[in-house]
Amino acid sequence: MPLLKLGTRGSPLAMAQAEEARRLLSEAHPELQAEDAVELVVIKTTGDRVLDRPLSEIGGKGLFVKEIEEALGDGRIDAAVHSMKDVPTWLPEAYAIEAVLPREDPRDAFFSPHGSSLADLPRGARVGSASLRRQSQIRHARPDLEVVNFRGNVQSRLRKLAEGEVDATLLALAGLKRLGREDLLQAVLPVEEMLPAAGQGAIGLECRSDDLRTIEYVRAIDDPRTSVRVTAERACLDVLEGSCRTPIAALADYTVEGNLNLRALVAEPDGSRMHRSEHQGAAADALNIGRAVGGELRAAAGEAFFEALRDLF
Ligand SMILES: NCc1[nH]cc(CCC(=O)O)c1CC(=O)O
Repeated sequence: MPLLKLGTRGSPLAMAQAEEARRLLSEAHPELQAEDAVELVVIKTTGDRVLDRPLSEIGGKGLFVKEIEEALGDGRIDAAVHSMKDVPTWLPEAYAIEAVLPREDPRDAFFSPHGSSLADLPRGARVGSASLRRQSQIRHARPDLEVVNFRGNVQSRLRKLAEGEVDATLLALAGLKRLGREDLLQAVLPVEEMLPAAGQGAIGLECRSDDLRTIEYVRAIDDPRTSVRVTAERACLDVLEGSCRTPIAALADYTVEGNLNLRALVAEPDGSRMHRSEHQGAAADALNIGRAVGGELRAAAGEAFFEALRDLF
């Protein structure tokens, strides 16, 4: 009998993240060290099932989390392991993220036979990405590039690139590292060029709010430094009513003085206009820093921008 059942998607990346959660849990709790103490339960989500359409078309936020939350609700699992960037900012009251694991590098990696950044691409080159956040930043930096919707796992996206279907593509560096495929890494984009999604590179554990036994297990592996950064990023996203499927980017970092610095942007999907904001403050004010940056971006972009976003879903 397992002491703890962790729910996860079945993709290679999701499995690697769940294994990481299991490893940290067994390090933190002697009774979870036995081989069968923590069971991984694979759950298929809408995002895994529908592979032939852009994510933004299938609709709704939380494409990758709904079915997992249902399993949490009916007790098939005790905790769900998520990529924090796929977790909607609004969770049902019965559930909460109780731990965020130490963050992997949040930046995006760049792959192309033409060079190591967008600037190296020839005029009119084709860039494959399914993410509105990446698409809009690419279009803003290089209006001449053709951005094509491009889905699939790491291997299949790199294969399409090798076959010449596109001239370049972008992937989360964290995914590549967690899959143990850093050997494939070509170049990392500086955040000034490609700001990551809120929560990118962070893994979160979602529990039932009334399940104190699981919450106690899980809180022991929370990484407060990552938690604070992700709190600020998600507070910003929340004000902007955003998800990882909206053209919104947010990244919080610690300054050398130990302050929290949050950078974020919202972009028109066609890349025509982009608004940026940056605030700094004490780590204890993460939530307020996120709200301040989100509020500023909301005012700068204007309500029409958000109405257009709502129509996307
Ligand atoms: N949207 C899918 C998704 N969700 C999390 C990651 C990568 C891992 C992470 O950001 O933590 C990816 C793939 C990608 O964006 O390339």
